[in-house]
Amino acid sequence: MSAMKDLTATNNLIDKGLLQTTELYEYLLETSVYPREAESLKELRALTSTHPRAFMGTTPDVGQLMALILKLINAKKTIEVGVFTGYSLLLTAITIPDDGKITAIDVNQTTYEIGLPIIEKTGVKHKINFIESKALPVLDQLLEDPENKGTFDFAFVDADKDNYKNYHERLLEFLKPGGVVIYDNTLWGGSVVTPEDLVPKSRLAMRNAVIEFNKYLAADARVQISQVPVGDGITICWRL
Ligand SMILES: C[S@@+](CC[C@H](N)C(=O)[O-])C[C@H]1O[C@@H](n2cnc3c(N)ncnc32)[C@H](O)[C@@H]1O
Ligand SMILES: O=c1cc(-c2ccc(O)cc2)oc2c(O)c(O)ccc12
Repeated sequence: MSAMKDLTATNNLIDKGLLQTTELYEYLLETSVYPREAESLKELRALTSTHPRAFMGTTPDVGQLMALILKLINAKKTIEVGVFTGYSLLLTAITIPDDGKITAIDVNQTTYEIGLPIIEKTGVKHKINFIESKALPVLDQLLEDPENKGTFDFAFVDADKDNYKNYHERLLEFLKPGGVVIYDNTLWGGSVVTPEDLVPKSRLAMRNAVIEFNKYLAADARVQISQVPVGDGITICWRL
């Protein structure tokens, strides 16, 4: 992608950054992230940029940290909840080994199909099992199979924030000790510190759910955690 196109992409991302200045976020992206971002991921970002809900796509700085963690733990068997057009899914698929597997769940197959041609062209489709459904019943069904219990290396959750606690309880059963689950949007646009009366009504329920979830994770002795102010805030949990 040309430098000009990268700048356009940056403009689409600046609302999501929690850094103090747009310039600093642009510096970080242009210095450390874009130069190392795979062409297929750039292409998927460009394709997604005209979608009315492009703001929901995982940002490349979050993706870069995810890829680092996937490599550090040698992740092979993973779960993703919340696929949208597939940025985090493609990133996971190109990062894990050729015989790795991703169970990817989203209520909306149409958005997954936007990115699917790029996933296919990149040659990583064989690693993906996409399931169109609400995530909770699928997770419960998968947990009925003893082969799924304690056998996953990694999970990424980027869906309905009011279910994060429910996802966490299930995902801890999927993860091996030493496995990692990452939750996206745990600073929810900074609104976790906005006084309740100033939060738009449409965002209040999710904001309150994120606040509750953050308290719940902080008290969960089953995981070691770090909340990182990258993108919209992520919380990395290492299963003890
Ligand atoms: C923020 S987007 C995911 C972004 C994605 N990780 C990426 O890299 O672009 C959230 C996704 O969660 C999905 N979603 C919302 N509620 C869900 C649920 N209950 N179960 C599964 N998926 C859900 C939406 O359809 C949407 O595609
Ligand atoms: O603005 C959003 C909204 C969501 C969202 C809302 C409701 C759902 O059931 C799922 C997702 O997710 C977002 C997101 O993950 C993001 O990174 C930015 C904005 C939003």
